[in-house]
Amino acid sequence: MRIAIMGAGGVGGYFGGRLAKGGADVVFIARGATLATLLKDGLRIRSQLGDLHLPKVVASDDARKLGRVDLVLLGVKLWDTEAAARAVAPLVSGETAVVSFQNGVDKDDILRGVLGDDAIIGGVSYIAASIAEPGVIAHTGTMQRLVFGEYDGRRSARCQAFLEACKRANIEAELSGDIQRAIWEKFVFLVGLSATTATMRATIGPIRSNPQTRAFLLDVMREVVQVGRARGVGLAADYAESRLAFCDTLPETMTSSMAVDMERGNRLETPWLSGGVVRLGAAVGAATPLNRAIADILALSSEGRR
Ligand SMILES: NC(=O)C1=CN([C@@H]2O[C@H](COP(=O)(O)OP(=O)(O)OC[C@H]3O[C@@H](n4cnc5c(N)ncnc54)[C@H](OP(=O)(O)O)[C@@H]3O)[C@@H](O)[C@H]2O)C=CC1
Ligand SMILES: CC(C)(CO)C(=O)C(=O)O
Repeated sequence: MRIAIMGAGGVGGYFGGRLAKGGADVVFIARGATLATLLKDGLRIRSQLGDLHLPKVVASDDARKLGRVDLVLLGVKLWDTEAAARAVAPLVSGETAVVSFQNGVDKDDILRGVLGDDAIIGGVSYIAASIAEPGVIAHTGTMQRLVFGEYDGRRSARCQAFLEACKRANIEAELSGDIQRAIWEKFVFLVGLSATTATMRATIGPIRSNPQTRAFLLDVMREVVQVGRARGVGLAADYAESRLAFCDTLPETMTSSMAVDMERGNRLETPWLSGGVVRLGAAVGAATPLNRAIADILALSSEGRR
């Protein structure tokens, strides 16, 4: 399977590297220092599951130079989604699939607007990974899971081919018959974890142990569930409670990619996470005061310090 990775950062670099090691023909669309390093030194992953160095990788900042691919995997931050979609458009024709493993629930609407309905497969990723330096990905912990599927629930040939490529790469992967719900399920947990870790400057351990911050985490997630249900997503009424129980199983030191970005002075995805909950809630008349407070508190940091 020939796979193009758009964005060789935490998500794209990690899964792209593993897929290549597993035998897929992987090419990277990268830019700046990342592109220069990929071309000179290749891609490195540091991980408890085993370090990886791919000394030679195919990479370019111009998708037109990469030829035909079966699947495009998108791993850019949410503010780059539309530009990334335009940049990969030359790769997309016929049966080519495009799957975004970004967070958020409206990324695929943006992709559809540029690339059309047929190309888009829904996707969601569970991993903690970040750019240690350009071309070097640091994977924290051992979680590395992908869930994906056609929006109409079909077990299409292209989804099955990608599932096989993931299996050969030892990536935990699942083909979902209800990908929209799977994306919202991750969103509930992610919004809660990002909101609390970024505003409280703490990891999940202390947040879940303190009764006051624990209740806050639960109420933030409850708002997301209410918005999703009001929009017709099949989330159980007590889904936030089950995500809180899931939070109890996480390592004490677990944090969110948004909290890592906050620490590094990077731009934040808040406008699409808690900010997205407020926007989507307003459209269906669901009250989201906690997520509004989170988005307001983080507004001054949202553009980053640099
Ligand atoms: N990191 C994680 O653990 C997880 C992240 N996610 C989600 O995945 C998405 C990606 O996050 P993450 O991997 O952390 O992001 P990173 O910032 O680590 O990586 C994104 C990469 O994409 C590159 N990029 C952006 N636009 C282009 C472009 N037009 N051409 C070439 N390269 C481009 C960036 O380059 P540059 O540096 O030059 O901007 C950067 O190298 C986010 O939505 C995030 O919420 C989901 C699960 C876990
Ligand atoms: C919570 C986590 C690490 C799970 O994948 C994540 O998606 C993020 O922080 O962006």
